[in-house]
Amino acid sequence: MRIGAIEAGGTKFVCGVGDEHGNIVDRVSFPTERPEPTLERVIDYFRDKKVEAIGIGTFGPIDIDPSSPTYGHVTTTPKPGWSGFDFLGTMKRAFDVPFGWDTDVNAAAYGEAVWGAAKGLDSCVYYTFGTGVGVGIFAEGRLVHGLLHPEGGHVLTRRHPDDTYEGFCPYHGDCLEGMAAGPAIERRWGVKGSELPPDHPAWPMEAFYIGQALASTIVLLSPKKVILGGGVMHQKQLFPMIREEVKRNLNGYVAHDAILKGIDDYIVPPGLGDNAGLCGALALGLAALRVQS
Ligand SMILES: Nc1ncnc2c1ncn2[C@@H]1O[C@H](COP(=O)(O)OP(=O)(O)OP(=O)(O)O)[C@@H](O)[C@H]1O
Ligand SMILES: [Zn+2]
Repeated sequence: MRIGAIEAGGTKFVCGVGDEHGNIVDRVSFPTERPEPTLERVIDYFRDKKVEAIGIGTFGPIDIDPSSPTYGHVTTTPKPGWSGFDFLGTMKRAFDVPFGWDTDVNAAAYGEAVWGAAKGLDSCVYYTFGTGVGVGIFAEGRLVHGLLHPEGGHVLTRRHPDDTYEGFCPYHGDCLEGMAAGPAIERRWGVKGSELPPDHPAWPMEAFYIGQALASTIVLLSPKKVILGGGVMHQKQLFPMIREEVKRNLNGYVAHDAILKGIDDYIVPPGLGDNAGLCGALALGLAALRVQS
């Protein structure tokens, strides 16, 4: 079986072909430009690939309501040319196959539930801490949508008592994204996160923000696994700090062994590693094919 997968990011696009077991057999990647030239490269890539379906996990916000006249469009992004662009429609006009369509983080959550760290579970939450903060939610065996789609990067946070940084979110200032995405670290400390040593005070402060967001997510959604990905999470020393912050915030209230005894196996990096996004898109494509047939 050959399924197409598109991981559409704000900085780069990754396209690939995979099978029903989650194996990626071919992939390309190129920078995200304006929508028309970018999609031209995507369409060129898939032209001779003979895929039976295509899954798209994309940056957003996007319209995922099938009854909406703008279903399949990118909605309000500041990225030049993309606001209002009919992403899914452009792809459908080029390929007569079933399409899966969801946010990049919902796709990653789904991929992790099918093949990764949450394999076999009927719920998980996937966070990415990168240029922004995104949250994908898989609950009771399906991806969560709603009015639009979850935007858990913008939950409000309690400030760290020693933090004077104002936050960079243009809408909320010091929401989670404003305080904990990669650019917040860089602006707060004056250097990129990748250049800060593992014992720098940036990391306990980062864990403070991530830990409180996760504690809120755990009481709200009760996910069976919490998966943390994105560039910032390449700092592996964050994981134990975040787990401690979660325990401190919950303070014994969620009395489940997953948290009390097994938190190292509960808050984890993506099982699919840096393939989480592309495998997620692959899983969406596969699901679209199954719905149709
Ligand atoms: N090793 C690292 N340590 C700390 N921060 C890092 C590291 N690698 C990347 N980052 C930060 O992560 C951000 C980039 O995130 P990522 O690599 O996930 O790419 P992205 O796809 O552009 O992000 P997004 O998913 O939000 O669109 C930058 O702000 C960068 O400084
Ligand atoms: Zn915000």
